[in-house]
Amino acid sequence: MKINHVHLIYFSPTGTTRKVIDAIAAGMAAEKISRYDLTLSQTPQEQFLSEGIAVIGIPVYAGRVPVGCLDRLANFSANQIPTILVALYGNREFEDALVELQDITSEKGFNVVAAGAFIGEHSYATSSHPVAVGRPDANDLSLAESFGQQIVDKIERDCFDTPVIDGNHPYRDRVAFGGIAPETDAEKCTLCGTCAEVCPVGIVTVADSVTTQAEPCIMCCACVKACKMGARSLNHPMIEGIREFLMKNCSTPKKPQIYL
Ligand SMILES: Cc1cc2nc3c(=O)[nH]c(=O)nc-3n(C[C@H](O)[C@H](O)[C@H](O)COP(=O)(O)O)c2cc1C
Repeated sequence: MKINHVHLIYFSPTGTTRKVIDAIAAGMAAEKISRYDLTLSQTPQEQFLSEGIAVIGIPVYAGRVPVGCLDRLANFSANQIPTILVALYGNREFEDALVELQDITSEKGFNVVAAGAFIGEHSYATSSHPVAVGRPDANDLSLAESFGQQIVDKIERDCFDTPVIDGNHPYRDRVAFGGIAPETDAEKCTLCGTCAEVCPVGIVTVADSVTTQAEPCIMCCACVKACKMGARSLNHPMIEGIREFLMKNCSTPKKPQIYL
């Protein structure tokens, strides 16, 4: 089978998943690319993919697929097209995220032929707690690109078997989020509205000041990373505790894991 058309489907609040997906796509050198960025759209239209191959990517949240993108992914189904799964994690662990993504997508008619767990700057990284800052780096991206080439080789050999992917059933319990959200430093804020534009769940409003509804916040930190003035920050004691844990236990750079 020749690869002419690649569908890129991803949820990527801080952009690291997108970077890796793009590098894999570059390695595939397909003639046509269709892009479905699920990060902002609340309800993408139903899509049935009947030809080409799909690359589906998500960040890892507490060892699982983020709840915030489940509805968006559920709108996609396929006719057993070859599919590559990608999980981006912040140098702690990816745990059950890839097997969960495999279950979700297989049920919808995607035939998983390859998967990869890559490392991206942790959403909670700060200058004082630089967890996986700079990842995916040049090495990660070159590995992602060659992964793309290897996938092409596999599919062109008409080999469509599903590799064994690390992860457990039942999945680890979900961690309940809610009630914690980034704050705005009014002294630094210029009310430019970027935080509202990049929020995947649309909970930031900018008028005379910035308001954030804390309850539906998914703590993705898209607004924190996008704010050029450094006015947004997530400083809740629980998050500070996670930063300390990550610095102490997850500072040694991990390597991407490929399943082919
Ligand atoms: C709520 C939340 C939970 C996270 N849980 C994990 C985790 O379990 N393991 C890990 O290594 N990184 C974890 N991370 C970090 C993200 O997986 C990582 O920063 C990823 O690169 C973000 O992808 P994106 O840039 O596409 O948004 C978490 C981030 C958030 C916001």
